[in-house]
Amino acid sequence: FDPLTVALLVGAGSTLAPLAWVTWGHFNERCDSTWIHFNEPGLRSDLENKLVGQHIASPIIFKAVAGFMKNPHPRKPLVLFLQGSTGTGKNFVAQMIANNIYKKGNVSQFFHVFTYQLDFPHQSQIETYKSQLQQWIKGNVSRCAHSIFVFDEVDKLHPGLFDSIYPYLDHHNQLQGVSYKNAIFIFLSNAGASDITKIALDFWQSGRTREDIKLKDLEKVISQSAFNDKMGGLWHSPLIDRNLVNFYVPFLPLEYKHVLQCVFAEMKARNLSTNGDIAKQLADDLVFYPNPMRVFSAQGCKTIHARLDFYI
Ligand SMILES: Nc1ncnc2c1ncn2[C@@H]1O[C@H](COP(=O)(O)OP(=O)(O)OP(=O)(O)O)[C@@H](O)[C@H]1O
Repeated sequence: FDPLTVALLVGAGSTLAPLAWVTWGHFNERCDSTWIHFNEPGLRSDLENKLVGQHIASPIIFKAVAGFMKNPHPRKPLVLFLQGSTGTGKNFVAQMIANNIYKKGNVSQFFHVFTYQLDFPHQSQIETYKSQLQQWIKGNVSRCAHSIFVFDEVDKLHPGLFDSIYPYLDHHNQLQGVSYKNAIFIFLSNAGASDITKIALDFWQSGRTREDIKLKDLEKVISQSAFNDKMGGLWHSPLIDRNLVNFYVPFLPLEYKHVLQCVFAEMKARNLSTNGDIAKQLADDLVFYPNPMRVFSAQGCKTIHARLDFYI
């Protein structure tokens, strides 16, 4: 190279070096405190300000996750079982947890979400799925102890799918050289939704406020419904039988006022001015049940993101 070319290359190199370093760091997320750091106030604030209508779930999730993350020597992985009807915030909360643990939030390579449609679609392949799941979890926890695994719609999964991973959820110091104690497992389920709704409706019909519903009013139905759901992935499951779940978290069905709050939140997220008429119109067009009272939104807040486009 002639001296001018060398000078240009050196100059370009020193200008681009910091950028290259940032980019390298971005794509090479590591399992260390630069990338994994629990943001306790952040989780509290997200649960209090972004999650609507879940006065029971919100404090349980906060205490469970904060207690676990602040404990330097947990005795077992944290296992959360979130139950409730569609669109009430179960996935939303799982993402909030990831957003307040990983610098890269819910796109972190240490945050794993499994859905039955994508990951376990064929009942006939159950034995293959079982061993793949076991290997996947073992491999990922070996790479990063602070991994999070979310299983969506476990009520639709094959009973027996989780047989291969139960030991990971228990109190073991190590299994084949791997410790699972710092991992978080989150199971999401619609099983039990009708029981939760029934209790919420009883409160509504007897004139008590929603906030009067306490965890103890729901505790019995939520653990039993998954266990007794013959079609579901946790039917007579050791997960429940052997008390591997740390916290059962009920999600209440959402009412009209919560749907409005979700619409406003969506408007804000899109930098739109919050328009009450549009929010009301959108909410009015949703399906509410049971007839004729129309108390709870059949889709919760799930379809609002997509529907808002038609109203603005
Ligand atoms: N309680 C809530 N508070 C605020 N927003 C909510 C709430 N529930 C749902 N949403 C909104 O609706 C979207 C879809 O909800 P989410 O995926 O969490 O529902 P889900 O309970 O996991 O449903 P499903 O059982 O069908 O998987 C969320 O991303 C969020 O924008």
